[in-house]
Amino acid sequence: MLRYWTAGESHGKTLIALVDGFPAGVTIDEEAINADLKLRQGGYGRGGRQRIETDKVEVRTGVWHGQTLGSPIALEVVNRDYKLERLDDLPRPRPGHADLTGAIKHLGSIRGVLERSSARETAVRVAAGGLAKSLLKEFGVQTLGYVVELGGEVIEPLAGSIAEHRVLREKSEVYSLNPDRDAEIKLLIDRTRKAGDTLGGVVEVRVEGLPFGLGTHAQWDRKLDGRLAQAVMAVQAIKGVEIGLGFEAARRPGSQVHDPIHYDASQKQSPNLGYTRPTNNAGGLEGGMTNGQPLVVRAAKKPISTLAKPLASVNLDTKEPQEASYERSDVCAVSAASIIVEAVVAFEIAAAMVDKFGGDSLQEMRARYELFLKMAQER
Ligand SMILES: Cc1cc2nc3c(=O)[nH]c(=O)nc-3n(C[C@H](O)[C@H](O)[C@H](O)COP(=O)(O)O)c2cc1C
Ligand SMILES: C=C(O[C@@H]1CC(C(=O)O)=C[C@@H](OP(=O)(O)O)[C@H]1O)C(=O)O
Repeated sequence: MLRYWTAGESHGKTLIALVDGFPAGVTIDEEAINADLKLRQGGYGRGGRQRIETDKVEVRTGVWHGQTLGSPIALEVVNRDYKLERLDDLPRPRPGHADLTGAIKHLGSIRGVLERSSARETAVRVAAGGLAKSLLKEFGVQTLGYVVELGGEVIEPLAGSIAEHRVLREKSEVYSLNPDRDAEIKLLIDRTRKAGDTLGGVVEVRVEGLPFGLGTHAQWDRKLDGRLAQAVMAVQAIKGVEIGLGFEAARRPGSQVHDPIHYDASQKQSPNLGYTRPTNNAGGLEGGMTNGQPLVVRAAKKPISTLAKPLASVNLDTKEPQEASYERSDVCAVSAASIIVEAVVAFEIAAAMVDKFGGDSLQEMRARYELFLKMAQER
């Protein structure tokens, strides 16, 4: 079973992801992980913190001569803005953040809650996702996260392959697949910043090259749609998850939702085994299992809760009405969220690959993967 946990505070010494159950014999692409970490720090609308940090992954355990050993892997990202010991409590909880509820739940301080609820923690979730991508690459599986809506503005992707889309995302400062819309979106973010307000949006993740049968129909907690939804919803500020058509499927008749099944023998060797679908409204999942089509997951991110023009709150000591606390903050982190959601999706896909093809070594996984493809082609 492939899984991970994280540890670390936003302004503490360091952040750790402990990845357990990762197969032996995988070459880790540290450069690719660092490229994702850099992207996660970027995107138009980020606050002052990102000018302090330069996130780099340190692979602390579980690797020998650049290859995984099959033992637990500790990934570290050190905080430059370490100052926790010098920080005071925050007096007034911010509506939308974990402050009020966490302080009451733990009978403690707001500081003690915000330090861990902060999305700073997602740096090591992206590192763990990057590790997962090193495994997925061995099976030709590619992932890409991008922004499809920001502050209510829909940004339709330009047409293209996943490789072309990667190039478009690199060109866009908001990480959309339509860089021509950047100027207008950046203006919207600038205006929002000036007004002391914040913005949310919608991100999409596409995964290509998936074999049939990851996940299962047989038990609720191993259905891949369920696992993906949990992983994505557990990213800070994500409030909705859709697969394929998502909520739109509820509004259409079945004939305009379900993807007809065709067969094209010339595609027998590809991941779809020759079973082509003229549409992909299911977003690559049927019955909790991958169906040989690209996976499409969308997530809705709410606006940042710390407002420069704060909302009404209460001083927890005096119980007097006061504005919420403000130190510094992002204005919009939807672009960063596209990288984070891509990472958590990649990790769940890698976990499902390990479940299906065995997790002791890449060598064994590959042999079982090839055998499965051969048997499925002959079915
Ligand atoms: C990449 C990213 C950056 C974020 N930056 C901030 C921020 O600067 N200020 C803030 O108040 N919330 C920020 N958030 C959102 C909070 O972490 C989140 O709203 C909070 O932990 C409460 O959790 P919930 O929104 O999931 O209920 C960010 C979220 C993400 C994904
Ligand atoms: C540090 C990161 O995001 C932080 C997430 C965050 C929050 O409340 O979630 C609050 C801000 O932190 P600070 O108060 O130090 O400015 C963001 O910068 C990061 O993504 O690396």
